[in-house]
Amino acid sequence: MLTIHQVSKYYGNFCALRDIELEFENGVYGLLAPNGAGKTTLLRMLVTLLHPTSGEIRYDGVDIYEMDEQYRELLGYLPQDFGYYRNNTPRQYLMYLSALKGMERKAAKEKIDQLMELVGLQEASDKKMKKFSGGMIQRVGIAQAMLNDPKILILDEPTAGLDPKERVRFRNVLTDLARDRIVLLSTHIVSDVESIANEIIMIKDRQVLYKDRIENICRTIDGIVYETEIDFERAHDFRQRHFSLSEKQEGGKLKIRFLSTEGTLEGWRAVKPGLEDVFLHIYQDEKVGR
Ligand SMILES: Nc1ncnc2c1ncn2[C@@H]1O[C@H](COP(=O)(O)OP(=O)(O)OP(=O)(O)O)[C@@H](O)[C@H]1O
Repeated sequence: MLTIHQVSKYYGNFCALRDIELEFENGVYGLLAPNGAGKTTLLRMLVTLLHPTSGEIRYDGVDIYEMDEQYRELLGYLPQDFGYYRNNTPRQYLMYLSALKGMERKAAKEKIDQLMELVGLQEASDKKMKKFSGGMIQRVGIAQAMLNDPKILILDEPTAGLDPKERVRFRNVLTDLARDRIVLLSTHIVSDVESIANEIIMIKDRQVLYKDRIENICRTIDGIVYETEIDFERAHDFRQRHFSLSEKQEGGKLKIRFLSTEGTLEGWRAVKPGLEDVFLHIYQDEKVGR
């Protein structure tokens, strides 16, 4: 088990994260917050690239900085921008990395074959990466993070730049991997974690606001999410009074999904909150990068 206890991180006087308490067991965890909330900072501490200003991070009870190399052997990391050589094929690139990691050549070859299959790149494994789509590159990124068969897989905004089909493919790969390891991915896109994460972690005001299953997080705003149809002329006033979550035109009217704590008015339907609603509710005062 990976535990974060009382961890704070300051950049000079600026507090990026405060008193973080988290525990991770095998499964997929989605770290969901707007840009700038501190996701990368948290992940970089978990991969030992940054040191907490205070507090401790332990793996099975042992401080990860004391474990040092032994801990890094358990880690797979996909940073926001991972460096690769455009003229390399995935196989060349992974062979190179496996040599850096000190893997034996034959074992590395076998592992790379397995990984290419896992991420669905068998046919492209000998093609130059400069021809690859964003999704294919991300899959190479996962493969490189999996080279050492990590017990902890950390992915920073891994779905950026993927098209819808690639997202589905990506989710399936992660669900498979999470059966026997901790998978932690950060994102500011709700739909990327909604269907795969066992638990969602939300950071607000530098602290952990939620770490819970999606249904429990959604329950926190039960009874304040509504839908109704209004005339377009009323839209401006309506938005002044109620926080609009989503809107679409339907049959000459505006169908609006919104938050209200005023009780149900005529023509309003209370609806079941989704994770997107919670996200918008929590970060409604912040500039949300979506
Ligand atoms: N090296 C640094 N020095 C000073 N401030 C920093 C440094 N790195 C990050 N910050 C600040 O700390 C806060 C959290 O940054 P962080 O990159 O962790 O956020 P994030 O949630 O990962 O956002 P993004 O997805 O945009 O990277 C931001 O306000 C950022 O400006």
